[in-house]
Amino acid sequence: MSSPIILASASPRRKELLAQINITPLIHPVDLDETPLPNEKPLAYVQRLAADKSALCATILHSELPILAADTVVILDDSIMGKPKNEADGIEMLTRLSGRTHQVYTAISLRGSQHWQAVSITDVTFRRLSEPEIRAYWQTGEPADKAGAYAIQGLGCSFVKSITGSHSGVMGLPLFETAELLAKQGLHLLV
Ligand SMILES: Cc1cn([C@H]2C[C@H](O)[C@@H](COP(=O)(O)OP(=O)(O)OP(=O)(O)O)O2)c(=O)[nH]c1=O
Repeated sequence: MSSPIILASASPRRKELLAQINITPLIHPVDLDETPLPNEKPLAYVQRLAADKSALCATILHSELPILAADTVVILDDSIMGKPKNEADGIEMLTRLSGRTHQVYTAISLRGSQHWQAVSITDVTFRRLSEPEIRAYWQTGEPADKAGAYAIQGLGCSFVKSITGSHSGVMGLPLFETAELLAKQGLHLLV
């Protein structure tokens, strides 16, 4: 399927994941303020951001094509970890994740003939990480643009003892849920 949809995202992972299901979207990233609202719960936050990204893209483009957007956060003890602001922030995130189980929430929003949404929630358990290891991992550059300061698809996989849920969801676009929403819009992957 060539360009049947617009992907409102700058994430190379989301583009690669769509390629896995044979979709080559048009890419149109949008820039939003990602500050949580006062007392906003993680689930409400991630759904709001995905919906706002597709809505902003629709407002800018006025396109006939369906628009897909997503948002991914790491949740530990009810607190939201987005992308690290700097080295100290990234190191603190990885130190908190060490030896514990966290959740990765990815919300998706598809605006076509209607607005459809879905959320994928995955449990990820990290082994214990040493301080030198965390510092060396930060230096690789991999954590800088990833929620929770790690990439399951990269070197970060060596921290992951177990995962229950969606691997593609942790990477930023849950493909099972994405295929379901695309089918609702009449875009079937096979038949
Ligand atoms: C936990 C985890 C996150 N990530 C990435 C997915 C997302 O790109 C990023 C979370 O940031 P997001 O704000 O969800 O997305 P983004 O800023 O990268 O892209 P856009 O808003 O334009 O769509 O973290 C991984 O690649 N691997 C992982 O293991």
